[in-house]
Amino acid sequence: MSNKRIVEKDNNFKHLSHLGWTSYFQNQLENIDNKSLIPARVTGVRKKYFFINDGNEELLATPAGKLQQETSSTYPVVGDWVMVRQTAIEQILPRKNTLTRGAAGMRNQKSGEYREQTIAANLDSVFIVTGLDRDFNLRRIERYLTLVYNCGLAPVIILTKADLQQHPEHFANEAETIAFGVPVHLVSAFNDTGLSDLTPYLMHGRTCVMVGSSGTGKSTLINRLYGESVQATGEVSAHVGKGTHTTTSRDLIMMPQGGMIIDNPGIREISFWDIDQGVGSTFPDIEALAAECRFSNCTHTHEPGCRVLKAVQDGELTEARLENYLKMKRELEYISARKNKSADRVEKERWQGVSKKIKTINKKKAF
Ligand SMILES: Nc1nc2c(ncn2[C@@H]2O[C@H](COP(=O)(O)OP(=O)(O)OP(=O)(O)O)[C@@H](O)[C@H]2O)c(=O)[nH]1
Ligand SMILES: [Zn+2]
Repeated sequence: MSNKRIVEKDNNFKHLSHLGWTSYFQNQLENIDNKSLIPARVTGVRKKYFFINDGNEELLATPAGKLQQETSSTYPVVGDWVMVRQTAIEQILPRKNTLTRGAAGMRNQKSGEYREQTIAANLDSVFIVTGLDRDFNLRRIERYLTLVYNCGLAPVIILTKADLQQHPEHFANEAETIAFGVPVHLVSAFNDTGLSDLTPYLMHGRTCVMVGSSGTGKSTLINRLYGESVQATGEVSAHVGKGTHTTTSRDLIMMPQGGMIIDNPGIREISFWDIDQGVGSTFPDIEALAAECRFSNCTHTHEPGCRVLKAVQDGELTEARLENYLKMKRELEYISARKNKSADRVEKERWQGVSKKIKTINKKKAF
């Protein structure tokens, strides 16, 4: 047995465990033909290059030509595990999960399809960050929950800027009414309320990503959890006279707690892409009521014997929550139909291609 083989056999990359390397990724290595490539985690994405961490150091890397930039499924995102040769990224290891949303306004010119935007990959939790200033809105939190559940991920509701409210618990209680088991944490980066409650999500090898509107205090919270400034914040840049800073890039930050956190630019429009059990998981109360409706295909908008509408009448369920539920259900049905349509088109084009080939073959045969 050559030396090289012994090295490969013993190479289980344990030194990457603090970066989130698990047996899931280790097992993927069997399918990598080129045994000289080594795994590294993408810690930062810029226009033309990436930051990667190979367990020893952070390096600048460039993508190999074969990685296609057109879709997020073929191009690295922050949190990805990639196979590299020195500083060239050759391959993306299959992702355990991704946080993906519909890329609003990003129509694919050629086919008119809507596209997806993958925010980050290989995540353990998603912090839905809401500031207890003007940002607090239960309906928006429900939308984020649906997005996160649709991606098969674990949401955590974080209410920041608790210091701005005399009775911040009031907001936490309100959030609890729509949380259905999702943890709700009340924090302040200014007086350190609740910061230690977030430690469990940031332990050795764990990765979480922050989502929320711009200015909710995501970067400030990361800095407080980190213990010093690692992310530029609205306030910091105001001091240096450059106006309000908003986060524009996605970086995976190694935290002193042992895990990692991904900052994310503020999201203006929460559009969906993945369609899974998002609505059902976000609204278990409505789904349970719906099961008691007289008609199994009840739309819960006007039908006699609708248990959901009765709950609204009786004050068990707010109209605003029901409206949000119905709206998201409609949206997801629309997206699903649109996806099926474009899948049909792809299939049709494939068959057109095949029949063209057959015609050419037949022509050739005719000679
Ligand atoms: N009162 C109070 N203000 C806060 C707190 N956290 C952040 N802020 C302020 O909120 C503003 C926005 O904070 P950022 O951390 O830059 O917000 P962000 O969510 O990272 O914003 P984007 O990068 O645009 O997505 C700044 O002026 C912060 O000083 C807090 O706990 N309490
Ligand atoms: Zn009904």
